[in-house]
This record gives sequence, C-alpha cells and structure tokens, in this order.
Amino acid sequence: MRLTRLFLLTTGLLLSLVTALLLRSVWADWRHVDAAELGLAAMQRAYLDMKVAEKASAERGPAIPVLNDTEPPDPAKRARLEDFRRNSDAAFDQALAALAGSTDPASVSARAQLDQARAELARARVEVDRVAALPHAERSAPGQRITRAPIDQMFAVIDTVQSAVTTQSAAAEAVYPELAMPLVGARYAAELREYAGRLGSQFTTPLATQQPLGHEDEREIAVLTGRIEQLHKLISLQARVSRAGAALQAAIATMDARYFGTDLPFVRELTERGLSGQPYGMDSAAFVGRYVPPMKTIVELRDTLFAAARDAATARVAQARRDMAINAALGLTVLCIELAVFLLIRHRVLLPLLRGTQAMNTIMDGRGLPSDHLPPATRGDEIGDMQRAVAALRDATLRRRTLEAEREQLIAQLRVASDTDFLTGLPNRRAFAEQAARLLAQGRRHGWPLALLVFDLDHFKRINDLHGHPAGDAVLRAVAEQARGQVRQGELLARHGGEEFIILAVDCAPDAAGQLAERLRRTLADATIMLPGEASLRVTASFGLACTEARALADLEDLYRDADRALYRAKAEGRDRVCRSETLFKVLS
Ligand SMILES: Nc1nc2c(ncn2[C@@H]2O[C@H](COP(=O)(O)OP(=O)(O)OP(=O)(O)O)[C@@H](O)[C@H]2O)c(=O)[nH]1
Repeated sequence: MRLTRLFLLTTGLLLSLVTALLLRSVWADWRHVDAAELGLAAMQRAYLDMKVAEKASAERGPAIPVLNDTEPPDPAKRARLEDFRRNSDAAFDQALAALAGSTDPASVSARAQLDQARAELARARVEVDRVAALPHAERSAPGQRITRAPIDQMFAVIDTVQSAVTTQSAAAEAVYPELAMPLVGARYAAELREYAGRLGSQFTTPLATQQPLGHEDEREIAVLTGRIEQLHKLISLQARVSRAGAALQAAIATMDARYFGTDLPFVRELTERGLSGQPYGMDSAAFVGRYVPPMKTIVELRDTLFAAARDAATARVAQARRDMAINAALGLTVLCIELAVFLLIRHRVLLPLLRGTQAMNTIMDGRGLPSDHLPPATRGDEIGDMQRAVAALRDATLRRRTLEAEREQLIAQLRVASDTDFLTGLPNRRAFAEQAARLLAQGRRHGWPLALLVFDLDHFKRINDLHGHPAGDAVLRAVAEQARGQVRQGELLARHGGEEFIILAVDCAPDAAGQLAERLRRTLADATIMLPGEASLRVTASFGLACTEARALADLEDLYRDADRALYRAKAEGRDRVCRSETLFKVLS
C-alpha cells in the first residue's frame, strides 16, 4: 500500500475513533444533565403540589365558620372563604401548568391525581355550600355531625394531593437518592402541617357552638395527635441521622418550641376541658388566632427542607453541565490536536517526500529538471537533507546534460569540419560521396534523370606560379563563391580536390544540365577575381558533363569516369568549354 494512502487511512481511522469517543462522552454527559434537570423539575413540581395541599388545607379554616354561621349569614365569612378558594384554585392552576407537556410516567400520574383532587374539591365545595344554606337549627342540633361531612370530603382532597406529592417526590429521589432525606423530610413536614390543621378543625365547630367534645371527637383527636407525634419523631430522627445543617436545625427548634412546645399543650388542655364539659373560655375565632400562627413554623420547616434539596439539585445540574462542557472542550481539543498533527505531518513530511520522489522520478526519466517544484532546502531536519540531496542530484544532472549538449555540439562541429573543405567552405570529396549516394538513392526511387558536372580551372598552376599560393587560394575561394551562386535546390556542389569542382544535379534532364554547365562556365569566365593587394585576374574553367537515368546506375563511379573523360576532352580541345559524355547521351536519347 502507498504511504500516502496508508497515512490517510490511519488518520481517518483515528479521527473517526476520537470523534466517536467524543460523541459518546458528550451523549452520556447530556443524558446525565437531562436526568438531573428532569429530577430538579420533578422536585419543583412536588413543591407546587405541596403548595396545593397547603392551600386546599387552609381552605377548611374559613369553610368551618361558614358552615356554623348563624342567620342571617355573615358576608365577611363568606368573602373570606371565597378568598381562600381562589388561593386554592391558583395553586392548582400553577401545579397543573407546571405539568403541561410533560410525558414522563410520574408527571402523567401526578396530573391524574391533581385532576382527581380538583374534582373532589369541587364536590366538597358544593357540599359546603349546600350544608351552609340549611337552616341554622338543623345544622346546630346537638349530636348532629352534619357540618362534618363537607370537611371530611375536604380531608379526602388533601390525601389525593399528597399522592401527587409522593409521586413527584419519588421521581426526584430516584435521580437524587442522596437528597432523599430533605425530600422525605419535606413530605413529612407537609403531612404534619395537614394533620395539625385537621387537629385544629376538630375544635372549630365545638368552639363555635360551645358544645363539649364527644367520644368520636376524643378518638379522632387521639388519632391525630398520635400521627402528629409520630411525624415529629420521624422528622427529628431524619435530621439527626443526616446531620442537618444549621438552617434546618434552627427551623426544627422553632417548630419544636412554637408548635410542639405551645400549640400541642394548649390543644391537650382544651381537649380535657371539652371532654369534662368545662367552658372553653374562648370562641372559635380566638382559638384560630392562637392555634394557627405557630403552624407556620411547620410550613417554614417544610420550605427549609425543600430549599436544601432544591439547592443541592441545582448545584448538581450546574455541575453536570460544567462536566459536559469540560468533556466536550477536552474532546474537541484532542480532535483539533489530532487534525493539526495530521496536517503538520502531511505538510512537513508527506508532501515534501512526495515532491522529492516526483522530482527524482522526473530527473531519472530524463523528462526535464524539476527546478520549479523544488522548495528551498532551508530545513535542518531529515526532510531538508532529502531536499538537499534532490537538489544536488538535479544540479549534477544539469551539469551532466550541459556537458552532453556541449559534446553533441562539438561532435556536430567536427562532423561539419570533417565534411567541409576548409578553404572554400564547400562540402569536400568525402561529404560529396556521402550526400551523392543519398541523392542517387532518391533519384532511383523517383526514376529521375541525373547529371554529373566536373569542372577544372584552366592553367591554375600558372596563377600559383605567377601570383603566389595565397592568390591561388583566393581564386579557389572566389570560384567556389561564383559556383555556389549558380546551383539550386537538388544540386550538390563540392570541391573534388585541387582546383577541380563537381556538381551532381538530380531530377535534371540533359538539356537543363547543359544549360547549367554553360551558365557556370560563362559566369566564371566573366568574373573578375580580386587578389590580395590591388591585383585582379580572370579565370576560365573546362567542364565535363555526363547524364543518365538514376535507375541505370549501380554507383556514381561510371558516371564520374564519363564526366572526367569529357573534361579531358574539353582540356584537349582548347579549354574554357563544356564537353558532354558521348556514350551516355546516346543512351538517354
Ligand atoms: N594555391 C593552390 N594551388 C593548388 C591547390 N591545390 C592544387 N593546387 C595547384 O594547382 C595546380 C594544378 O596544376 P595542373 O594539374 O598542372 O593543371 P593546370 O595548371 O591547371 O593546367 P590544366 O589543368 O591543364 O589547365 C598545381 O600547381 C597545384 O599545386 C590549392 O589548394 N591551392
């Protein structure tokens, strides 16, 4: 597997793993936060339900005077009852509103219990109003407990609301088992407040009517005080076991002093009077004015316990949120570091390695020199070493190629030099032989006619003798120049040796060849050649021409021999003329 692919795969795997771990951790934290928030919400709903119980319980207070009212009824008593009823309704509204939209089993169950309690309260109110509307004589007949029935119905309402409190409180305790003590304690306190209220209700009617207490009343008072003492002990025990804080201890001490230290002894004394038939020494309103205020200490204890639980749960929610934020931040940091390492390795190692490899491949393939792709090798690490090695390889290759190019150039120059006559610059005899062989092959392929023209300066020896060898050289250069001006494409001019020149013309018919020879002869004869110094002279040349079909020739030797013979004849016949090879012209014609 390629290194880049392996790296991508490994990094992708690592990133996926870290992301999965991060998501899992955040999800777990979120569940924790969610559970903590649900627990706190259940706790707060339990408190709202306690308030419902408190308000519905308080509604009994003004209901009893209305039930026992003389004729005509006192509108102030009625107005007070309506006020308390509105308070109860408001508490119900608030508790039910807090449950709106909640679909957890505890909330569904609590909503059903509250709805039931509200319906029970509505029925109890109808009963209160019905009984209150009866004639006073009928309601106040001795031994009649007609006014107790609506109050008993109201007791039942509180029992139903307490079930909703227990349901919500249990849901909160399931999330916060460590807060069971304050939550259960708050429930006990709410219950205690209810039983204290019921105990007070036992006296309102006898005091309103100034009737003694019966056996039924005695039994109920005994049950209620027993339950009140039991709840008192449970609360004290819980506070001791859980080593309650200063605020809670203070609330318990206040309740002990005011309710258990003052109210209960007062109730016991009143009970004894009521049972023994002694006058109570006070009316119903005076009793309420003395008995009810200390009951507030029970409500305060309930609120202190609830506040302790709510504060601890709020702190837990905040802690869970902090934990989630810290875990998410840590996870994200790890993810970012991993990404950064990935990019760093890719940028600092993998890509330079890749470029280095590509550069080396380019150098080795001979495709070119990767100077543009090579970053400056400024790094001091291993990648820098590699980049310097690649740069050195590139430089060495560059030097080698420059040397190779110079050598090629030199070889080309040598080749040109070896093929060129140094004096005239024309192809020499060897180069002529090579190029002529190629032209002959070409002529054969196309079936062209060929012409070979050989010409030799006349009496050249005299020029050397008269004007010196350098003058002879100048004449040779001038003749070469003149001849070069007369040849065209497809006509190969060369110095054949000494003062002899040769022209091979392909695709050249005998007539055209004759014209070329004649034209060249005249050109040379007409030209004035300047010699070194002020001197000048004229030269003539003799021409031997041989023509044939390219396909009729094995090589150029025969044709050359014929042309040379023709040249010999031209010399013999007086020079400065063109002689043609007889035999080959015959063949052609
Ligand atoms: N200056 C100079 N002379 C050369 C060169 N090559 C050959 N020669 C001379 O050319 C002369 C040729 O003389 P010959 O062969 O007798 O012919 P010619 O004097 O031209 O007489 P014909 O050919 O019969 O007209 C010799 O004197 C050679 O030395 C050269 O490169 N430079």
